[in-house]
Amino acid sequence: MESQSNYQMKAVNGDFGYVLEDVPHLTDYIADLPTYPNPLRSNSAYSVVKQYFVHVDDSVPQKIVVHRDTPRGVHFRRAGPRQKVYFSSDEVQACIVTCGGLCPGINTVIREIVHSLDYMYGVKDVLGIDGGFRGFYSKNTVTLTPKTTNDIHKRGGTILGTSRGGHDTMKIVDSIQDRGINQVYIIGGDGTQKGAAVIYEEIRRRNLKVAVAGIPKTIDNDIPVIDKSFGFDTAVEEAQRAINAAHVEAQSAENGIGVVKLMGRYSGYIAMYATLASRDVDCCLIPESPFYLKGKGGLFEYTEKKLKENGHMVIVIAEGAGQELLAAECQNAKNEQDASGNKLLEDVGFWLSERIKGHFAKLQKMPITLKYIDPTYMIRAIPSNASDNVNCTLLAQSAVHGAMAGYTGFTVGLVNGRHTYIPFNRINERRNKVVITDRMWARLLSSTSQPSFLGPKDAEKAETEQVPLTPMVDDGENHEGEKTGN
Ligand SMILES: Nc1ncnc2c1ncn2[C@@H]1O[C@H](COP(=O)(O)OP(=O)(O)O)[C@@H](O)[C@H]1O
Ligand SMILES: O=P(O)(O)OC[C@H]1O[C@](O)(COP(=O)(O)O)[C@@H](O)[C@@H]1O
Ligand SMILES: [Mg+2]
Repeated sequence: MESQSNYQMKAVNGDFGYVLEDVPHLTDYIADLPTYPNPLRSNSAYSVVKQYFVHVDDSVPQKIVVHRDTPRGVHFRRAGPRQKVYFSSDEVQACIVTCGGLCPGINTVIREIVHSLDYMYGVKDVLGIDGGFRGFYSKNTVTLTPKTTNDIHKRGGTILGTSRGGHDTMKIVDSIQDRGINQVYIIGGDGTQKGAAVIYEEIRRRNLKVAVAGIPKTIDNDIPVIDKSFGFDTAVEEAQRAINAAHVEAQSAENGIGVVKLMGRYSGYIAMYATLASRDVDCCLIPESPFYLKGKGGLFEYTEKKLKENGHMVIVIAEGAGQELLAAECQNAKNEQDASGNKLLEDVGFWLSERIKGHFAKLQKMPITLKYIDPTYMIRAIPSNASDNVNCTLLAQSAVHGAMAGYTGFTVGLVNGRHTYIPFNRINERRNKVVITDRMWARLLSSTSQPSFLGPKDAEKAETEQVPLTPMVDDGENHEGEKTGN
C-alpha cells in the first residue's frame, strides 16, 4: 500500500482501487509517544464482548451500491475502541465546546462524552467551554462531571451555551495550551467543523499532543459524507405538529391554505422529509428547486387547482427557498450576514403568504383563508427523541474512542450505518444538498403531485448539462446528495 499525507488527510491506496481516506494520528507528528493498554479490557461490561476492539485495518466503504467490476473505492476508518490508547487516564484534560445554531441532542452528546470518558477510560477532568469558540479566550470554563451532566439529555439547547462568530484560531489554541487541554471535542455544524480544522492545523504546527475531534451538529442535515446528522429525525418529527396544525386550519375553512415555514438555509432536507412523512402537504418548496408564482405551471395556478379539487391546501416552504424571487421584488432587501458569515434571510414564508393572498384578492371569485405558521425555533429547541438519543450516544462514544486512540483532526460520522472517522477536509469541501434530479425528490413530487417548476429554460439547462430529469434506469450512482434516501 502507498500512502501520501498532508495535514488533513492520509490517502492510503490498496488493491483493486481501494482507497482509505485516513485521518491524522498524533504519531504523524510526535515521535515516541507511549501507549497504554485500553482500560476497557478490564471493564466488566465490555470484556465479555467478542471482538469489542476494532481491528486496526477495519474500514467502511463510502459507496455501498456497487457493480461486479466496480473498483473498491473510497473508505473511511472504522470508529471504535482500540487495543492501545495514547493517553493514560490521569493525563487527560478534555474540553467540550458547542458552536452555531441549536439542534436537538447537543446535551446528549455532551453528557455521553463526559460519561464515556469517565466510565470507559477513567478520565475525570472534563471542562466545558462557555458560549462557543469565543468562550476559549473570553470566559471561564465549567467543570463537567457525570453527576452534573446526568439528566441534561432531557433538556433542549446546550448547557454550555453557543454562539456564532468569534473564531480566533491563535487565541483559541493559546487557551488550549495554557489550560493544559489535550483532548478537544467540538460539537457544531459546517462552520464549526471548518473552525475545528484550522484549530487542529495550528495545534499540529505547534507540535502539541492534543487530539481534536469534531461531532457534526446540524439540523439542516447539510454535512456531506455522513448518512444523517443527529437531531434531524427529531426535527422532522416535531415539524409534523406544525404541518398538522396547518392542515387542520386549512381543512376547517372554505378555501383554506396553511403555509408552514421550516428551517433550511441552503438545503431543504427538513422540508422534504417532513413533507414525505406527513402526506398532508400539497406543495414543498426548497432552496434547491427554484419555483415561480405566475403563469402556466406556476404556484398560483397549482394553488387554484388544489383549492378547486380539495377545498384546502398545505404548503411547506424551507426558509432558504425563493430568496431570489423575494430579492427581485423587494428593493430594500438587505444583503446581510450573521457573525459567522451565513447569509441572513428574508422571511420567505410571510412573503409567500402575502403574495398568495394578493393573488386571490385580485381574482375576486375565490376568497381564501390563509394561516401562516412559523415553528422554526420550536423545532430546534426541543430535546432529542429516543432514536436521536441513541445516535448521539454512539457518536459521542466513537469520538472518545478515537481521541483516546490518538486519532486527531477527524469528524465522527455514520457512513452507511457504521461509525467512522472522517478527515475534516472531506466534511468541509462542500455542503450536502437535495439533488432535484435524484430519486428522493422524484418521490416527493409524486407524493404531493406538485409541479416540478422546471420551466423551459431549466429543462434546456438540464439538457445541456446532460442531467436526466427523470432517470428511467438505475444509473448505479450512489449520489451523495441523497444520503438519507436511496
Ligand atoms: N471558515 C471558517 N473558519 C473558521 N471558523 C469558522 C468558519 N466558519 C464558521 N466558523 C466558526 O464556527 C462557529 C459556528 O459557525 P456557524 O456557521 O455559526 O454554525 P455551524 O457550525 O452550525 O454551521 C462560529 O464560531 C464561526 O466563527
Ligand atoms: O437564527 P439563527 O440562530 O441564526 O439560526 C438560524 C439558522 O440555523 C439553522 O438552523 C442552521 O444552523 P447551523 O448551520 O448552525 O446548524 C438554519 O436552518 C437557520 O437558518
Ligand atoms: Mg451552518
